[in-house]
Amino acid sequence: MLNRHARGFFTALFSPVARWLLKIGVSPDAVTVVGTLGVVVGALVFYPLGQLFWGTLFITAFIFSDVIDGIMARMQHRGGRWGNFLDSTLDRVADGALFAGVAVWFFTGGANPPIAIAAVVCLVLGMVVSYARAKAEALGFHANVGIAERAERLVSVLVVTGLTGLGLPTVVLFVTLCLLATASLVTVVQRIMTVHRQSLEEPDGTASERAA
Ligand SMILES: CCCCCCCC/C=C\CCCCCCCC(=O)OC[C@H](COP(=O)(O)OP(=O)(O)OC[C@H]1O[C@@H](n2ccc(N)nc2=O)[C@H](O)[C@@H]1O)OC(=O)CCCCCCC/C=C\CCCCCCCC
Ligand SMILES: O=P([O-])([O-])O[C@@H]1[C@@H](O)[C@H](O)[C@@H](O)[C@H](O)[C@@H]1O
Ligand SMILES: [Mg+2]
Ligand SMILES: [Mg+2]
Repeated sequence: MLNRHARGFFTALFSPVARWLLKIGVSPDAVTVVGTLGVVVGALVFYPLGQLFWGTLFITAFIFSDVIDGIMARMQHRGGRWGNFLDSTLDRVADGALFAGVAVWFFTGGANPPIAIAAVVCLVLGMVVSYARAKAEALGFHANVGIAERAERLVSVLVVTGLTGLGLPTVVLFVTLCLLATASLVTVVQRIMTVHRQSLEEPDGTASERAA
């Protein structure tokens, strides 16, 4: 949902940066890779050290690369299958690192296994949400539906984790992660149902012909 409603705003916000990066010879792929590395460092270095606030700021500085790389590609009138693949694949790396970093801290120094377990559940369900869409699209269906797409998952965990680093009671993060896990599960069901509905509308054979 955020993706659709906020895309215009963030495109306008980051287009000058995208244009400048292209001007100095940076490629969209480089932005995708460096942005992912930045998120991974923030999540797997700062968070396990208990630096939830500074880690969130560090991650946030890099996570918007996922917006910028596409803007750059469109400015170059690119946007091919390779970029699509790289962007989506590295999104999973960033998402996995983010929730893993939260889990590591709360399994260790943060001494709060319920939060750590909730973070792992969110990690797994988030991957299933994205895989369902990828598999659907590979079979000629669409499945970019659901109440917990990537932007929603990222905003919710980053804002609350960041605020937890500023002293917000940890129970808020636990409740947030439980709600996010529930929303992610609902999104998986939504995507399964939307693909099932399409499969009933398009008898087997047509979708596989398109996917072939
Ligand atoms: C005070 C306490 C600390 C709190 C600090 C602040 C916390 C953090 C707050 C917010 C940060 C979270 C932001 C989440 C970012 C979301 C990233 C995301 O999901 O982006 C989604 C899209 C981009 O999607 P995608 O990658 O699919 O599209 P692209 O445009 O990249 O196109 C892909 C195609 O491009 C081609 N291509 C790509 C790459 C490549 N290398 N080559 C290519 O060719 C190819 O064809 C690809 O197919 O982004 C959007 O859609 C924009 C919407 C993003 C939504 C952001 C939501 C943030 C909103 C509010 C934040 C609230 C903060 C409040 C803080 C208050 C704290 C109390
Ligand atoms: O919202 P979601 O389906 O979990 O995840 C999305 C992927 O399905 C999509 O392939 C990618 O381009 C988006 O950037 C986002 O990562
Ligand atoms: Mg992107
Ligand atoms: Mg992406």
